[in-house]
Amino acid sequence: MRELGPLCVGIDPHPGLLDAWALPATAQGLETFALRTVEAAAGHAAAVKPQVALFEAYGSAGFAVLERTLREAAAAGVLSIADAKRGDIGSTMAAYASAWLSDDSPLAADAVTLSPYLGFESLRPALELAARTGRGTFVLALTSNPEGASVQHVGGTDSVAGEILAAVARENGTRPRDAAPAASSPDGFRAGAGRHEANRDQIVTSSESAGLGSCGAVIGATVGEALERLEIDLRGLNGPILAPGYGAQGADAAAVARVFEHVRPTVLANSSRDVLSHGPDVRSLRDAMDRSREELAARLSRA
Ligand SMILES: O=C(O)c1cc(=O)[nH]c(=O)n1[C@@H]1O[C@H](COP(=O)(O)O)[C@@H](O)[C@H]1O
Repeated sequence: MRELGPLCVGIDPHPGLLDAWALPATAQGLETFALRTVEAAAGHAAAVKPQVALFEAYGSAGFAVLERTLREAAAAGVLSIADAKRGDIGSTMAAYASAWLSDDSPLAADAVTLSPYLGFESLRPALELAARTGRGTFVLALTSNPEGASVQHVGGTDSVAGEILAAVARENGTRPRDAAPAASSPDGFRAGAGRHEANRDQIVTSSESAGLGSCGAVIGATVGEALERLEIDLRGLNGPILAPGYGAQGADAAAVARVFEHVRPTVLANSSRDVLSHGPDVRSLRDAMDRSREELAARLSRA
């Protein structure tokens, strides 16, 4: 993000987009689409985010294309975020973690999106493996879809989403001002943690000067005033924020800057359909990425 700015390009090979690119809705069409997007993104976006379901829809052939896409992104020096939105009970979560975050997996990505709605601690195997292999996680907190509110906003100023974000902050070494000193291991953190261990008004960051932690949060750029209404203060998060909703879902760069007013430099905005609609020409794709990236950078570079 420091080198290439705040844009993540989603690789979302919707059948309609394949058609617009004059590609068949086959594994071959999928491969051309994904690799061309990686080629365009290299040096023009901080990360690409392949949407796993749109590959999975082609079965094993789709997964083979996804494996190749992740390999090519790594070879081109583009960070990859596998948008798999995984979350499961602990024992099987370990297998998901291994698929997306272990060094020897053919599907290894630099980071993976996770759903904490089976309980944040159910994600522990993935958080631990990411830490061991130097990768990252992005935990869904306030999603960009309107239906998310019916679960995530529950509790009001003591909301479910606020609890998830407090847990993410703890992963990144942020602790409440009046809690016992944080142990260095995540387990130690948990042991001292009451349900409301991270009073969101009072979190302090123990490693601000050391850069962002590896546990990110997903917060849609379309959440509007929700952060304010739920009294969620993102300043103690100390991790990157993946913000989908920019572009096709209606949020422009000004809206992204408004929603993330106090943490703008930590935001990585995702655009999928909006950028991809400029394909199949690589140069047009790149121009669209550059425009989005510059527009976002102008609004997000300062807190
Ligand atoms: O985790 C995600 O990436 C995600 C979370 C969320 O809250 N909202 C959201 O739109 N996304 C993903 O971000 C992408 C948005 O695509 P566009 O609306 O085409 O830019 C899709 O791949 C979604 O699955």
